[in-house]
Amino acid sequence: MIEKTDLQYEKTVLIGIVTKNQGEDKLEEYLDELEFLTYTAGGEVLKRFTQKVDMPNPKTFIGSGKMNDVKEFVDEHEIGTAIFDDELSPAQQKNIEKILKCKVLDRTNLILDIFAQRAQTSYARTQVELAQYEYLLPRLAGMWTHLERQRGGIGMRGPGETEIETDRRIVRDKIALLKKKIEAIDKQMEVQRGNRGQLVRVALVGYTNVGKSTLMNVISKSEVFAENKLFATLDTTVRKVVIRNLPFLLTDTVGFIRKLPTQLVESFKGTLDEVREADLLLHVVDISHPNFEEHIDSVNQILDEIKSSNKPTLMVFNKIDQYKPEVIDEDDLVTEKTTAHNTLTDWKRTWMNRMGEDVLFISALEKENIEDFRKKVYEAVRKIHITRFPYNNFLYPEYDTYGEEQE
Ligand SMILES: Nc1nc2c(ncn2[C@@H]2O[C@H](COP(=O)(O)OP(=O)(O)OP(=O)(O)O)[C@@H](O)[C@H]2O)c(=O)[nH]1
Repeated sequence: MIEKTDLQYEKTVLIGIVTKNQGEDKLEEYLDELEFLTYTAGGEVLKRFTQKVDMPNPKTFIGSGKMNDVKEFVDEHEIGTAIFDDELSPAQQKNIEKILKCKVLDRTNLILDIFAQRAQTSYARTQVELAQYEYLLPRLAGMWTHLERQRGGIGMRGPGETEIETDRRIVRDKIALLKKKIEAIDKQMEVQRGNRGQLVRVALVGYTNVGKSTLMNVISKSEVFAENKLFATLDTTVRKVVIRNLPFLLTDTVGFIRKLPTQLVESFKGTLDEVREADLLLHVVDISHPNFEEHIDSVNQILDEIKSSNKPTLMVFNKIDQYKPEVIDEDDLVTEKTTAHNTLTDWKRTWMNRMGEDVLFISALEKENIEDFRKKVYEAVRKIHITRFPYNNFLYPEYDTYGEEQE
């Protein structure tokens, strides 16, 4: 296992850029998320640095003036880690490290680190390890390899290159080995999935921290780990759930995030198979988050990547207990530019226009509208069941609709 970046109690600064055509308030929101990621990894953010640029500096990502400001702060406050909100090239990372003389991480690095901390099972650990090595491979030449350190960092040519090549080969071999290990586990899991019989499969999907595990607990009355940190769930949990007399399988999956490192999507393919093979998706959204629409887009993008975007889907807007209507600017009121989505009813109308009845507004924590939720899930599962077994729907004869249960 690659050594984890230990951010515990480490003082950290965040650095983000915004290009001319992006809004600066968006950047603050992105950095809020990066700060939450840093907190999840165990770091404490002392300051954020932002810069508006035409394009990132190819050598140091941010301009030299801003870099000086960062350097000054890093020295003065003995900062251990500088975290960039975007992926840095191996050369940029090395150059910045030389200037700041502290650990320099990018967003991918940080997410990989959190995944490494959170992986519970040997399968999850293997998947993260693979992603870490794939991230490491193109960066080897830019890193302080053991030989380079021995030679005090002088010279990268001649024998140094050979050494790096050896390191590369070791990493490549390791990657091949991990891939084999994962393939073997994937095969086992495929068999297990096949053995689960013909029950309808439902998967909870959504951005990280939206409340998927909490909802899983509410609906299946099981105890799935839920925590106000990102990526509490890395391993897939599958539970058999029975609503009324209708059994189905419910899966809680790893949370998605904006710019999820491609290495992770790649190595978590097996885990994401649960989503790919699901008959119904419950796309959970945290409606109290200011960026929730963007989160929906990120999730849809990943669903697209894993060819799962055309499945029957219920949109479940969670955390309605925390939803705060947007404050309307009085000037906007005068010019009638008021936002069309100020209340939950507005949002409901918009989403029902887009998706018909497949939209729900709930609070998993406060158990608001949970009965509605169960009813919608019941009806959606029943519909799939009937389509799948057209001659066998006598299995659940007593329910034409959810409301007609007979005791
Ligand atoms: N206010 C409020 N908080 C909620 C609600 N549902 C979940 N939470 C909280 O949101 C946090 C994240 O919940 P989880 O269930 O772990 O979220 P998740 O989507 O499984 O998270 P990942 O594992 O990161 O993907 C926890 O602190 C929950 O208590 C809700 O309806 N209202």
